Amino acid sequence: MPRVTNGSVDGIQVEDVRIVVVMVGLPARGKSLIAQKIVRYLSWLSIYAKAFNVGSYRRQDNPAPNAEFFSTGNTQGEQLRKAAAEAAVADMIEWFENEGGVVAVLDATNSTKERRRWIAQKCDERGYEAMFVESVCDHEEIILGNILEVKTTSPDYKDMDPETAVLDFKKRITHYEAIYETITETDLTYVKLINVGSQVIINRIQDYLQSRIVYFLMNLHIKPRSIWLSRHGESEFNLSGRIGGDADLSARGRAYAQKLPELIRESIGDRKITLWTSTLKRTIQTAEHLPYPKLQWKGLDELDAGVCDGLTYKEIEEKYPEDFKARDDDKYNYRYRGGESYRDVVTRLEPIIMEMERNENIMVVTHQAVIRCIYAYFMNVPQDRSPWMEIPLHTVIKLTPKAYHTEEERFFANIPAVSTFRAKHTSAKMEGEVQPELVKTEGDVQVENS
Ligand SMILES: O=P(O)(O)OC[C@H]1O[C@@](CO)(OP(=O)(O)O)[C@@H](O)[C@@H]1O
Repeated sequence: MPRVTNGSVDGIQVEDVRIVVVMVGLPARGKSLIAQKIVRYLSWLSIYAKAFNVGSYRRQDNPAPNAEFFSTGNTQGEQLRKAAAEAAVADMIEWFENEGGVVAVLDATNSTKERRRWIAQKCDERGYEAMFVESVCDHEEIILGNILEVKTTSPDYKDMDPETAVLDFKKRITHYEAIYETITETDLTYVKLINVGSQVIINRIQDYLQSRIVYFLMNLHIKPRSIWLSRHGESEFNLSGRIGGDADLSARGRAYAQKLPELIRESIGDRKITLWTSTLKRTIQTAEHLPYPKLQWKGLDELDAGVCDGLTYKEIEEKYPEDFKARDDDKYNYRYRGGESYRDVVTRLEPIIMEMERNENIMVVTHQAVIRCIYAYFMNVPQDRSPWMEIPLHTVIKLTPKAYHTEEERFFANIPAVSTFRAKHTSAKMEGEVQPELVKTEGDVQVENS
């Protein structure tokens, strides 16, 4: 788990700040989804964040109550729900105090002023900043979509037949509607998200980290979409095992560029798509035959290898043995002399990730290290693993964000290419000059779920 706590994290000032993001909203308004997205985004930026879902505390004693448990007349139900909230808050405090937590997300309906006042007081007592995030949604279609999602994913309904589950859940919503109070407490810090992506109301945002969370929330939308990621085709530098540079594509790299439109045609269909490349020749040449509007981003350029740019791994190991080892020991944080680390790449990718959240269908043609960072964001890959992931050449990765996971498909062009992957602690010297072997790519589409 990424854990940079207090201090300055890549330009994000989190000194001594502890924030409790308190979700507010009726059931089926996407609160848990928003909570998870906040945690994933902050973790990717190395800000230690965790969601506390009150429902899972309640389930410890009441695994599958029916809708009546949530009715206002049910005092025992009310007490048990309050006890679950208290247990979640107690764990959250423990996490802040003993584990160095920075942002907690309290995921529950928190639907009354009284409950919110109680949470605000708890936070005040300990010097935590409470930031309420209310999800208001009146789009019947979206609510129904969420109800269906809950019915299939919530442990509350795991043994119930689907139709009964939907009816019960709708009844539960009615009970909450009877007591629900939208946020009007102007002394609180809050963000009101109305029909995710269409209107945002903010009140009393206090500091930089809070404003980053607000900015992230403002860019979210829940329209269905996919993201296609591809490395550039094999380059002349890839062939000779050299890193960095601005080389042209090899003959096989050009063949990949030729084949790319056909490889993704069916998967894209008639969707409107924008294509992003880096400013380096190998990505621009790879995108050449794709018939979509194109945008070049400097921020998508490959990790800058500084003084090692243009060298092979073997040459780096010979010239800079300590650096070579240091990079293997902590690849995420190692910064090339005069160049960048993976952590630096994540920082410069942040505005690009924001744009990805804001946009719909996008294809990105970029580089090995950059794809690892983007992939890590969508698939929640921890920092010790992300720089070591294999991202082969001549392969398109399609990511489709779903409510609680991201679906992944891979399309293989079936055009051989060198492998640029070097495993941890393998000496480039021992292997002789890096002689990337040919990787055989498969013709089939492989589908995986996260
Ligand atoms: O972090 P490592 O595993 O070295 O991977 C990054 C390297 O990948 C390479 C290829 O070896 O990227 P690219 O996709 O741009 O060709 C190098 O240019 C770059 O330094």
